[in-house]
This record gives sequence, structure tokens and C-alpha cells, in this order.
Amino acid sequence: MQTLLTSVQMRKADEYTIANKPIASVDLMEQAAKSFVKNFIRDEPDAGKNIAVLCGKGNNGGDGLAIAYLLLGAGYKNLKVYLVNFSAQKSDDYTINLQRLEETRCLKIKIDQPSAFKNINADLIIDAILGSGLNKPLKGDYLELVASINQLNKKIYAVDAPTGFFAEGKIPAPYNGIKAYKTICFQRPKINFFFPESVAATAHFEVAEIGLDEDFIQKSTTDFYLIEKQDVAERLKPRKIFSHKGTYGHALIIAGNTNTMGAALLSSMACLYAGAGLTTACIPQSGLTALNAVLPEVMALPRDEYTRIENPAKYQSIAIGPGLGVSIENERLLESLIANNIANNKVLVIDADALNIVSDRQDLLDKLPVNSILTPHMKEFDRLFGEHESWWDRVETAKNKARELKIVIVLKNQFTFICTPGGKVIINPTGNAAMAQGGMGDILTGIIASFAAQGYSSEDAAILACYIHGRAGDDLAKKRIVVTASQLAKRISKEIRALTGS
Ligand SMILES: NC(=O)C1=CN([C@@H]2O[C@H](COP(=O)(O)OP(=O)(O)OC[C@H]3O[C@@H](n4cnc5c(N)ncnc54)[C@H](OP(=O)(O)O)[C@@H]3O)[C@@H](O)[C@H]2O)[C@@H](O)CC1
Ligand SMILES: Nc1ncnc2c1ncn2[C@@H]1O[C@H](COP(=O)(O)OP(=O)(O)O)[C@@H](O)[C@H]1O
Repeated sequence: MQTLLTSVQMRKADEYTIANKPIASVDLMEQAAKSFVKNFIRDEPDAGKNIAVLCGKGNNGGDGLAIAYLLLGAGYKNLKVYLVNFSAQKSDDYTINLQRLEETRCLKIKIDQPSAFKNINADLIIDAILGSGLNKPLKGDYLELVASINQLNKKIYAVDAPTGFFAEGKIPAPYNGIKAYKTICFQRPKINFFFPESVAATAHFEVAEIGLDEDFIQKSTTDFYLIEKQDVAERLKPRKIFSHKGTYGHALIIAGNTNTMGAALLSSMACLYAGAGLTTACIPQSGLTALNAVLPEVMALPRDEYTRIENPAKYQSIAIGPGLGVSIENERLLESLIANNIANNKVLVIDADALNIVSDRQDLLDKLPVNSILTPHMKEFDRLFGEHESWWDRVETAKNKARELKIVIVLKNQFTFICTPGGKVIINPTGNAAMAQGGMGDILTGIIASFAAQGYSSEDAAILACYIHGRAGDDLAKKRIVVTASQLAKRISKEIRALTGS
């Protein structure tokens, strides 16, 4: 899993690399510039375009100068460098790169006041004014300049971070920094790129390797981690020779209601395709025909208002909530499960209406069995734990609650945050907007229940499920504008196979 670091920690990684690799600071900057240029040329191969490179006087500006030099060398002749001269101080590597650029015929224009940057003739802008050194909100000349750059409505590529964008912590609203089309950042994504508010700062981001000491970065203390394909491949256990259905656990899905039977079918289908040995769906009588017709492999446990799960110990995992409905009977059912699962130490997955029930019964939160998994989307989360103004605050609450209640909270979004009892925030990078359709969360719940039934820990079940769910969506979206929940469910097994390589 990749560690995600703050700007201050990344600076320490720069310093460590410079001291221990060893490599001169200016050479590290050159590597960063080369990495940026490689990605930029891939995206913008037309060397005839008019490009404006805006450089501040710190190391971000130094990167900008090195990038300009390299782009000129690569044949991008219609390039102008704008030297933003609002600060007295300049970094050493900025000075070195400026001297090198002096030796070329590159056109350099000094910007002493914001009004100097108007009516420029550029197809593209490269923003290297301020990067990860940002330590206060933009104001004065910087703010004015940034506003006039944004007003030009040009395609902007930001170097490492858009000017004015805080890499971590609450993103101030309204955002007043550079609005980039893409940010090419160095070595690690900024933590804040995973928060929805960052879309105001950059529509896209990508990471360019610059040769910082990976060992140092990986050993740095952080709460934030990013799942990589390898983490999933390592966790997935191949199916064993001589195994049988009993080897892969029995999952119970308590879901569905008269008008929301589909949710139960989708969760059960996902549970099947993710490999549980046995799946039982606890659904109302009215859904039995549908279940038998659509999912003949799934067993049924008809549910009425008096239903209590007899012998819950025979299930290795129990998921409750998709399409369930909020009623006093369902509240009692959930309450009995919570009490039972504490005794049986089985994994309980709580989703959708079961979360809504808990929102009105806050006392149940404290009674949740250790390692229960909650899978709220934003609204369900705020109903449970109170309104949040920003995603940073929401994730902080999720992190604290997961630790305090010793549970796993899967806070769903474009990038889903998996908060663990150990205080980690594990970010899932897979998934896309084609998946934004009803039923997608039901599928996730089914996959989590399936992995939990197969004996994976709650944390691993959540990690595997989120990654595989998103990856299936990504693969399907290559040829579609929308991916339906049923399509995704049917893809799960193939994704797992591809990831295990067996
Ligand atoms: N070897 C390396 O280190 C490598 C670094 N790399 C590159 O360095 C970048 C970080 O560079 P950096 O630390 O020099 O900071 P940068 O973003 O250029 O800002 C300059 C100064 O601006 C100031 N300032 C802050 N906020 C402000 C505000 N709101 N309004 C006005 N001023 C403000 C603040 O100075 P202060 O005001 O605190 O004196 C700050 O120090 C990083 O993003 C990457 O591109 C790569 O080349 C890889 C190798
Ligand atoms: N734009 C998106 N990018 C990535 N994943 C998405 C996107 N939209 C939805 N998803 C995923 O789909 C699921 C939606 O869950 P939820 O809102 O509970 O759906 P439902 O209640 O309709 O089943 C989550 O796992 C979420 O991460």
C-alpha cells in the first residue's frame, strides 16, 4: 500500500533523498522537470502550440524554468516564460535554472503586477507559480493574478500542485486558486486530490515518479494509504484443490422489501460471484419467486415481521440493509443480530436502511460487535454522525469513529475511504462515474459479505471488495457510458481471477 504524505513530509523525503542517494537538489529538480515534460508531451504532442509557463521564485518556479528549458529542447518553440516577481526571495535552484534559461533564446517576461498578465496569446498554460510550499491562503497580487489567469479559460497544466491548492487539510470554500485541467504531481498524489472539493482545483491528476527515496516515504508515519493492485493480489487466496462449498463460507444477506426486492437480488448476486460457498437471502415472502427465477443458486430464508435469525452462528458473515426498509420489526431484527453477533464473533455488514435504523438508535452504535463493517455513502454517514461541512472533516470523523468503536467504516464516494479500527484511512483508487447508478452500493455490500464469509478479516474484506468493485466498473466502462449494477456483479468473478492470476 502506498503511504500518502503531507507536504512537510514530502519535503523531508526530498531532503533525505538529496542527502542519502546522494543527488544534488538541482538534479532532483531536473528529474522532476523531465518527468513532467514526458507526461506533458504525451498529452500535448503538438509542438507548435503557444505555451505560457508561469514561474514563481521558489522551487516550484524552478521546476517551471527547467520544464521550459526541456520543452524548448524538445521543439516547443512558441513558448514564453512569465517570471512572477511578487516575492523578494528566490530559491537557489530557481536561480540556477534561470541562468541556464538565459543562455537560450527563450522569451522571458517579468510580471511585477497582476495586470501585466492580460490578453496573453497562449493555447496552454503551465502553472509553476506556487506548489507544495503554499503555507497561507492566496491574497493580494497572487490572488489577483490567479483570478485573471482563471478568467482566460485556458487549458492549464499545474506542476506538482495548482497554485493556491492546499495539499492536505480542509480545502477552503470557495476555492480561489488556479483551476487546472490537469496536475502532474511528483512521486505521490496529494492527499486532497482524493477529496471531491479538489475538482475545483484540478479536473485530473496524475503522478510522475521523480526518484525520491521510496523506502523513506514508505516508512514515514501517516494515517493515509492508497490501495495498489499488488495489495489486492497479495491478499486474495486462490481456491484450493479438494475444496468444497463449505470451504468458502456461508453468507446471509438480509435485504429487500416489496418495492425494493432488486437490492436483495443484486447483493446476493454479488455475493455469489465474489465466491462465497453458500449464500442465503433473507427476503420477504413476496420476493421468493423472483429470487428462485433469477438466482437459483441462492437459498431463501423468508422474512416476516416476527423473523429472528435462528442459529446465526452458522453464517460466517451477515449483511443487513439493502432495500430493507425502516420499520420497528427491522429495528428489532437488527438489534437481535447485534446482540447475537457479539456472542458469535461473526462479521456483520451494515448498509443502507440498517444504517438509517442505527441513525435513529444511536445506542446501537456502542453495541456493535468489534470489526463490524459500516458502508455509508455521504448522506447515510452524516445521518449517523452529524452534518459535515467538508469531506476532510467527514473523513476525520470516520477515522475517529472507526477507532473508537473498533469497527471498519467504508465511506463511499468516487474514491472510497476505508477507515480501520487501527486508525488508518485506506483510499480506494478504482471506480468511475459510469458506476453512478442505483444498486451499485448493494453490489459492494454483497462482495464484502462474500469475502468476510470466506474468512478474510473485516479490513481485508473491505479493501478487496472496494478495489474489485471499482476495477470491474473501470473495465466495463472502457466500452460504456454507464455500467449497471447487474453487469458489474457478473464481472466480479472475472476480476478476481485476473487479480489472482490463477
Ligand atoms: N528538491 C526539492 O525540494 C524539490 C522540490 N520540487 C518542487 O518544489 C516545490 C516546492 O517548492 P518550495 O518549497 O520552494 O515552495 P513553492 O511552492 O515554490 O513556494 C515558494 C514560497 O512561496 C511562499 N508562499 C507560500 N504560500 C504563499 C502564498 N499564499 N502567497 C505568497 N507566497 C507564498 C513561501 O515562502 P514564505 O512566504 O513562507 O517565505 C514558499 O516557500 C514543489 O511543489 C515541487 O514543484 C521538485 O522540484 C522536486 C524536488
Ligand atoms: N463516480 C463514481 N466513481 C466511483 N465509484 C462510484 C461512483 N459513483 C458511485 N460509485 C460507487 O458505487 C457505490 C454507490 O453506493 P450507494 O450510493 O450506496 O448506491 P446504492 O444505494 O444505489 O446501492 C459506491 O461503492 C461508490 O463508491
